[in-house]
Amino acid sequence: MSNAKQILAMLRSQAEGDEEQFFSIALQVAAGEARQGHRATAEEIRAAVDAARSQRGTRASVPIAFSRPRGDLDNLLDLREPQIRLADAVLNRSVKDHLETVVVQQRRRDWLREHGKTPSRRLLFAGPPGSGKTMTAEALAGELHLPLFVIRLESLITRFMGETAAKLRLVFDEAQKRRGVYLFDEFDAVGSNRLATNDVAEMRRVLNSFLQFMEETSATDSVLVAATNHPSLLDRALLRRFDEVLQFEMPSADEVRAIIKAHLSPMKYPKINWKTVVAAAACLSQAEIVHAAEEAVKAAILSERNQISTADLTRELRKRQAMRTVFSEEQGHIG
Ligand SMILES: Nc1ncnc2c1ncn2[C@@H]1O[C@H](COP(=O)(O)OP(=O)(O)OP(=O)(O)O)[C@@H](O)[C@H]1O
Repeated sequence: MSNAKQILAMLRSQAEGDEEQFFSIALQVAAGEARQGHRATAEEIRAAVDAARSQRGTRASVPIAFSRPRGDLDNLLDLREPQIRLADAVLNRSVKDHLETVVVQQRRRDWLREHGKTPSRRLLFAGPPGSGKTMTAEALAGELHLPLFVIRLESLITRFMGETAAKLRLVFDEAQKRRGVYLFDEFDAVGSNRLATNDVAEMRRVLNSFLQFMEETSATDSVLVAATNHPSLLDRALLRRFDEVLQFEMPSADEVRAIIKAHLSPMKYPKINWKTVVAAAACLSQAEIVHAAEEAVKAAILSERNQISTADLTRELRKRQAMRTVFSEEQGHIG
C-alpha cells in the first residue's frame, strides 16, 4: 500500500472508530520504514503505537479479545487465543532452558534493544509427532500474553508461480506490525531442500523469500516458531537462521508419570504401580499417553468409580500400542 492509501485507510478507520485498524495501519507504515532501512523511524512509530495501546488498555475495564486477521490473511492465519502456560506442558530440561531464555529476552527486549541487541525470536521446534510442539507454541504465547497465529500451510503453498512467496510476504508483514507468536507447523513443507520435485525452482524461490523475511524481522518483536518432524529435511542455510533450536524427544519415565498424573483428575490414584505403567507406555508419544489417561478416567467414571488402578491405565496404554501397530501396518501396505 502506498503512503497516500495508508493515510486514507487511517482516516477511514478513525471515522469508523476502529482504533485497532488505525494502529495496525500505523504499524504497517513502520514495517515499510524498517524495510527501507529506517529503523529508528520504525521503532519510533512502534513505540508510539505501544504507548497509545497501553493508555487505551488502562482505560478499558474488560480484557479486549485479540482481533482476527482480515482479508487475504484470514485464509492464511488461524488466530488462537492461548489457554495454557508453559507449566502445563511436560518438557525435557533442555527445551525448558531454551524457553526460559526466550521468555526472559522477550520480556526484557526493550533493555536488550537499548544495548543494540535483538531478543531471540526465531525458533525451530524439532521432534516426533505428538511430542508437544504445537502445544508449546501456544503455551509460549500464553506466557508472553500474545496471540498465537498458526499459518495454514495448505493455503500458503499453492501450485501457482510466485503466489506462495507473495503470501509469505503477507504473513511476514503481519508479523512485523502485529506482535504475536507465528507458528509454521509442518515447516518441512516450506523449508525442505528436496520438496516439490515437480517445481524445484519455485520452492527455491519460496525458500529464499523465507530466508530474506527471517532477516527482515529483526525490527519486530513477534516470535516466529517453525515446527517440524523431519529436521534433516531442512535446508542448511535455513537451519543457521534460527536463534534457538529446541529438540523435543519421546517422554522419559518421569515425564510419562507427570503427563498421566496431570490427566487423572477427578480420580484418586493411591495404589498405582508406576513401573508397570511406564513400561506399558514405551514408545508412545506424549499425545498418545494423554489420550490413554483420559480414556482410563472416562471408563472409571462410567463404571461409577472414583479411583484409577494400574490395570485401567495399562489397558488403555496397550490399546494405544495396538492402534499404533495397525497404523504402521497400514502405512507399510500403502508404501
Ligand atoms: N509435552 C507434553 N506435555 C503435555 N501434554 C502433551 C505434550 N505433548 C503433547 N501433549 C498432548 O498432546 C496433544 C497434541 O500434541 P501437539 O499437537 O502439541 O504435538 P506436536 O508435536 O505438535 O505434534 P505434530 O508434530 O503431530 O503436529 C496436546 O494438545 C497435549 O494434550
